[in-house]
Amino acid sequence: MINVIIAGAAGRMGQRIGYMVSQHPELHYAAAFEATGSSAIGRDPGEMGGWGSAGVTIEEGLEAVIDKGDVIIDFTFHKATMGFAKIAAAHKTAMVIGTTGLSAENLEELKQLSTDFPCVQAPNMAVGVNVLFKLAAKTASILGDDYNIEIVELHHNKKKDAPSGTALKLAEMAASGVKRNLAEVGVYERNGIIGERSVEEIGVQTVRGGDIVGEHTIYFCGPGERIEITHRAHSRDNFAQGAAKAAAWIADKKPGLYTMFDVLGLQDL
Ligand SMILES: NC(=O)c1ccc[n+]([C@@H]2O[C@H](COP(=O)([O-])OP(=O)(O)OC[C@H]3O[C@@H](n4cnc5c(N)ncnc54)[C@H](O)[C@@H]3O)[C@@H](O)[C@H]2O)c1
Ligand SMILES: O=C(O)C1=N[C@H](C(=O)O)CCC1
Repeated sequence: MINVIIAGAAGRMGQRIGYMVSQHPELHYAAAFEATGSSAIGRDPGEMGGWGSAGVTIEEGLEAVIDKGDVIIDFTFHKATMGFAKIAAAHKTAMVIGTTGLSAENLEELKQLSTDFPCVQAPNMAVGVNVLFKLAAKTASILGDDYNIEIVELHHNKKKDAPSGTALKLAEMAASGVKRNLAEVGVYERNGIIGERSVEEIGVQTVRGGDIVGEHTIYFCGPGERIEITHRAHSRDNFAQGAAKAAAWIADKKPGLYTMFDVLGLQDL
């Protein structure tokens, strides 16, 4: 069995990942931890999540549990994630990172650290979203400059980062399809007398409200018609299943930085 450590085990994602790990035939829920001072420390994450006993109690910090597992699954907060990656690299423990809000500098540092440990990093671990990423690149490359690309994402009112990591990746995939650099053409805000839209820009807009789990639409708006492709998450379980799948996949891989395209075999599509 592959021993899994769950970071942020009391969080919205941490709780559902715990359940999916407990149900996975190759995975064992070996340890859980939370941030210093969390009221969840000492509690059983399964009982907290309402699915029975996980057989572990939530401990304080990664250092307390690092020797108990083969893979760390991290869905926490970007600042914490980078600290965990350094510890995982030093211990050569595999990692699955679903946390979003990582900066370009964070991703570059992760790439360098991953020469010492195997790591899957992806802003969205649902199968459907990873297919959407591929569709975005392909559709953009077919339609070209006649069709304006816009993305709208909707999430719950507790989400801390904007735009979502998924929306940014979707924009990056669409930009690659039309051979543009997202850093040059991404537009994240419009207000006032902004003038006509340029052909090149790729708009990314954010909606936050209520308990929306996650919704992403990419628009290709052309002359006389438009295509809209939408992914709607009905619950957090598809993300959590993807994280469990990634943990089982990464356990025996060589050091390096991988994505869900590698896990799901979508790399060459
Ligand atoms: N990749 C995906 O498929 C995917 C899907 C959903 C959410 N996410 C991302 O996962 C992250 C978490 O989302 P959430 O809704 O579960 O948030 P959340 O706030 O409910 O949970 C985060 C948990 O991490 C814990 N945490 C924070 N700092 C910590 C530290 N230093 N040590 C240990 N634990 C710490 C918090 O206490 C909390 O319990 C976000 O970045 C979100 O965007 C990714
Ligand atoms: O609930 C969240 O937070 C989510 N975050 C990810 C993102 O930023 O793309 C994935 C969807 C849910």
